[in-house]
Amino acid sequence: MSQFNESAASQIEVEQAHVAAMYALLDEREADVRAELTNVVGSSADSAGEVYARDVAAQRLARELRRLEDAEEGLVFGRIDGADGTSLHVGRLGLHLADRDLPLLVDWRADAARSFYTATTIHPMGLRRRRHLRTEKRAVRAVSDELLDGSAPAADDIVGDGPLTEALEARRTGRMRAAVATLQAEQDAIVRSPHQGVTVVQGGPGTGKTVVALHRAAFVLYAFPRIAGRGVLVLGPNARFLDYVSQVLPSLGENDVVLATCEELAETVLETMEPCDVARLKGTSPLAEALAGLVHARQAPSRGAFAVRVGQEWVRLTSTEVATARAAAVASGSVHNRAREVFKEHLVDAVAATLKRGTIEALENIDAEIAGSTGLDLDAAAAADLLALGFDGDPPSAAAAEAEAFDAEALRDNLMGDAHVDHAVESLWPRLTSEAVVRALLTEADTLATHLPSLTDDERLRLLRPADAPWTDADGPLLDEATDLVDGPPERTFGHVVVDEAQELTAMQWRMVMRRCPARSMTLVGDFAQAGPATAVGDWSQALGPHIGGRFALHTLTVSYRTTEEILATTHDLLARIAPGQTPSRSIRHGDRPRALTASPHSLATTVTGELRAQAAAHPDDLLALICADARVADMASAGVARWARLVPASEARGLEFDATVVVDPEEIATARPSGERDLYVALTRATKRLCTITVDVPPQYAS
Ligand SMILES: Nc1ncnc2c1ncn2[C@@H]1O[C@H](COP(=O)(O)OP(=O)(O)OP(=O)(O)O)[C@@H](O)[C@H]1O
Repeated sequence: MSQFNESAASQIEVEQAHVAAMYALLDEREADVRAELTNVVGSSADSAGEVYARDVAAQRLARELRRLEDAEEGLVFGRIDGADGTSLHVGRLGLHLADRDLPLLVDWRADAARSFYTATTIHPMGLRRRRHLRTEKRAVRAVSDELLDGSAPAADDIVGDGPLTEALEARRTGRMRAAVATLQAEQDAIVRSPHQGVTVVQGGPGTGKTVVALHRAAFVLYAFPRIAGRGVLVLGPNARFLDYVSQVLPSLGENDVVLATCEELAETVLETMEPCDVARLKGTSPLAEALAGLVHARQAPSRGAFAVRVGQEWVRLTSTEVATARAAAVASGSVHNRAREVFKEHLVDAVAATLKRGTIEALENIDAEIAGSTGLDLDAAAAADLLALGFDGDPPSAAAAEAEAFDAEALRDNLMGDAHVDHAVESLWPRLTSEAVVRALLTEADTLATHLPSLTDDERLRLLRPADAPWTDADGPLLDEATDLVDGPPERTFGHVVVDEAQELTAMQWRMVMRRCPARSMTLVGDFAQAGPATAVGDWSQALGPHIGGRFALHTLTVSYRTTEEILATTHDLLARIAPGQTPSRSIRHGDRPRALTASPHSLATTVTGELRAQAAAHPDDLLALICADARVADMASAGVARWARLVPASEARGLEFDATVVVDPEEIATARPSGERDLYVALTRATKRLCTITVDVPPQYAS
């Protein structure tokens, strides 16, 4: 055994002893929590309050148990040794021994762990050595040291291949892994930022935006308990992407994060996908104004009077009385359906007042009629009777007494519950559902013209749909907007929202997201060079300005950890076209030069399968993907590519990563939809090792 290997083996042994002690403590904690949970669940609870308290305690313990269990894999991954001889182990969570001041293991998010991520040889931050530990199950397999203070390596310093290189060389599995052991300084600065408002992270493909976003979510949960208490939402572009990132937060011990797509936030089932041009239109902010205008137009706009049958009688209110009720409802500032109640209450008050006036008048008329026909003054007669009985003073008039007996409260309650009254109110201020509002806007050409005057005739025509058409993905934000207008904001909101591939969000989707994050604490990551067809803006100020003005902190990541320098180089011209002025990222990876094959339409299937078969044979453990235009997916599937590769439509490739990719017919991807060249840029930058493009060479006589 060489000197180096001997030292490494002895350091592995040293670390194994530490790590074993930490797992023993983890086991102990788990056993304690499990026992406590069993106790709590088995305890008796007599009152509803006690049952509630017991359930809350049980949930808290179950969560804690899950957090401890999830830390099992890679519990300890680092160690920092100070120049003063102190040392600290860094891991997925903190572990403390009752009788020791220093923790046995410090949580990676704690301040004490910061130097593990940020110390450099130029700024060693008091550290002499940073050590990475690679573990498998509970066994330490390797250690690797960096010396930061310029001191010479001693026998127990194992200075070898960097752990980042090792992490990046690891085979892809189709699921993203946490990068907690190797977060780089520029990433760590964003993850750990004390800024609690909106943080925006941009950067080219593979610069670690998703890594930063997810670790940031974990940091927020750890460091900002007030925000964490209100929940964290992570939004991704599609289910495939969410599946890809689904393991990262649980592996960081965070299980209470909600992962969703924008479509899932809408509470209606969205059955189909909208064509790109219509989706883009439906995503623009004039649609929000149109929906607000349409709802407003349903709020007693006419100056008409109001008539309702109460019992045998018709009661009529003047247009002034209706206008007063309307003004009170609008002034309440409530959303449509709640303001309708205010409107109705005011109308009912007016109806009750009219009825009361009518009753008094009727009684006075009766008194007058009796006096006219009999010469009897009923009031005077009543007064004489009362005097004879020993009462003095003026008796109330019969009509006034009747009016006093008039139970205004009961009448008002009756009228509020009266079907005729509600029906009459409905004609002036109808109860609305979000579906009815959106349908009303999109199914009538006249309504579209009234409420979307800024659109061209052709654009309005494209929005028009039959009343029974199924809801599309682009209708989701419209329905959400309408719900906000008629019933108010969503009940479920979050303390912090992370949006990945945030360049994809339309103005209407941003409104939907903002509604769910009243405190405006967010981490938004994306790259406008990778924007899809619905995106109508080109930078963050345009996207966020309408919602938060300029109040966001912008960071740019510059190093690609995925795409090799050789692959990135082939995309430079394309990048200059789709994002003029954007500096290409530099990569820390190097690999083979991308291969470019050509096939005729007839030989394409054979060329593709031949290439995939060859790659699978040469690199049997690698994760291989074939990316093609969406319209070609069915063809590729029937050519049997799934035997060797994941088949990914170009429209769904954003955010994903593979060891190797075969991109079929780049020209077709570039022209398939309005964002085609950006889709192609995404497709070409998914591989960590090898890229092969297969161009379909149409013979000149068939070329258009
Ligand atoms: N500090 C790190 N340590 C280990 N791996 C890292 C680190 N940073 C990034 N990576 C890896 O680099 C790859 C790309 O990262 P990520 O997907 O976060 O990039 P991205 O900027 O979101 O890419 P895209 O724009 O294509 O969506 C992933 O495999 C990720 O695990």
